[in-house]
Amino acid sequence: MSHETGRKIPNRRPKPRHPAPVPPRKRATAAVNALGTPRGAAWTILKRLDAERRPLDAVLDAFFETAPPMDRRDRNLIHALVFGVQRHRAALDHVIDHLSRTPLAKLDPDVLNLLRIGLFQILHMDRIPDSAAVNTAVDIAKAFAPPWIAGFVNGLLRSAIRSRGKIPFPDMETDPVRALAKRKSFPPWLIRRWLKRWGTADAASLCDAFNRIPPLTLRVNTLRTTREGLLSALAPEVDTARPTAVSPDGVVIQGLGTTLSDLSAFRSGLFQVQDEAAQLVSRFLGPRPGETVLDACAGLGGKTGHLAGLMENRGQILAVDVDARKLEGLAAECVRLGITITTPVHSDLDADLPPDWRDRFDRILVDAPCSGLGVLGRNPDARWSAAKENLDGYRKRQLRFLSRLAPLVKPLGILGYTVCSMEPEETDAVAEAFLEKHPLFRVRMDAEHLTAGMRALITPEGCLRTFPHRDGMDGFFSVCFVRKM
Ligand SMILES: C[S@@+](CC[C@H](N)C(=O)[O-])C[C@H]1O[C@@H](n2cnc3c(N)ncnc32)[C@H](O)[C@@H]1O
Repeated sequence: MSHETGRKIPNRRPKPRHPAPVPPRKRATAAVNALGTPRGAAWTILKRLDAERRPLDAVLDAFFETAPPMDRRDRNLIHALVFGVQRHRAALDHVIDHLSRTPLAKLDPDVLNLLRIGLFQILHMDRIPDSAAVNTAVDIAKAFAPPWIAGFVNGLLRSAIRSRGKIPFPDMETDPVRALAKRKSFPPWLIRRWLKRWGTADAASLCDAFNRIPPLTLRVNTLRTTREGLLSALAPEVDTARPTAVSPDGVVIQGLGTTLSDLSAFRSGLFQVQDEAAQLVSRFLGPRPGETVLDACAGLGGKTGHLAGLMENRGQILAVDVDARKLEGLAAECVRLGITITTPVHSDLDADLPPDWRDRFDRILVDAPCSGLGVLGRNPDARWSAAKENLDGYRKRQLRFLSRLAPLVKPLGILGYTVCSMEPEETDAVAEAFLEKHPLFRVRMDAEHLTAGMRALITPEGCLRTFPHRDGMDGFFSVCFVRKM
């Protein structure tokens, strides 16, 4: 039994084929210290992720809040390990299952996570020597489990090194769902629906796009500088900074030598972090200076900041969210960015909204809560927590929010709907149902306010759709409804 979980641990011990060459006393100390290393931290975080069922980002934030100070390289390694394991989990499990005499389902979860971390380094991290991946996993095993478990971990990881690239995966021709689910590490239900919608080649390339580490993308704060100004300000502090391909406001950076919030460009409020697809949403809505705008699901204010920039900080933005802590973050962002036209409003869109909001807004943005299935590259853990059964619940709430907000739009005003999802339940189905229920609205088709690059992403039906594998950005859907009179 595992000390931690009481779950069964493998009942057979593969013999370690290559005894560790480190003297016993040194290794005993290493075992005690192992949990305080970046790999030990990664193992603790994965354990918490399983137990707490919260998004990985939230688990990481909570971990680092209470962890002792650590240098950037250690933090980066922890991030690489936990995100990498989530991104490649099914493929790692397939290899572990193949090599272990104990079936995967019967492995203790703590041992399984440790094997995943070790195997991920062996298969995906070129710069880490195999021996370091194995020895550190063995040390962690010694710190929480009986010695024979350390032997099991050692034996399995060493056979993974020997059989690298030789373990068979399900065949693409005969069983494409299982093959893609295991090779690319996605749940079969997602693969099944993507195969049906897009075919094998497109579904496979979507999986590959989601499995690439997404770039760090910033959006210039045009209230403080231009994109060129931001590029110059970043030049001394990052290896490369280049403009985004489609968004006129974006900058992609690589080789950040410090944490983002330590950049002087950050402290001076020259940018917000935002993926390119999310940047297109506010441009698509197209607010103008002097207008009255409702950002109905404002969150931490990623889109609020952009709307204020497009409005040249003139007019009024009410930023609503049900989460008071997010609104505190939004208010702090507005101060950092020099935005003065935003009022945070703590409110529940499912409760009564102020009567004087009726017919009041030139534009409303509904950046609705959704499955997040278009941002699996950034949140690789979400593929494992998402469930097909939840899509209908999202659809109903999205439609409900739109219906409640529709009466607040001025005649000829615009109601913008967006989700970071490409799934039909949350995109076309919501738009169609809204139009059917609200004949006073039609889809806005004009695109004069958009750049040529953005227009290329607008469908003949007037929707903005982005796809990670085709457009190199998150998967978003957006549509703007115009109130007729
Ligand atoms: C997709 S996120 C918004 C992201 C944000 N617009 C941005 O760009 O950073 C959806 C937001 O809807 C909020 N939300 C969920 N249910 C709500 C409700 N009943 N009323 C108001 N806001 C709600 C969530 O707290 C969350 O911040």
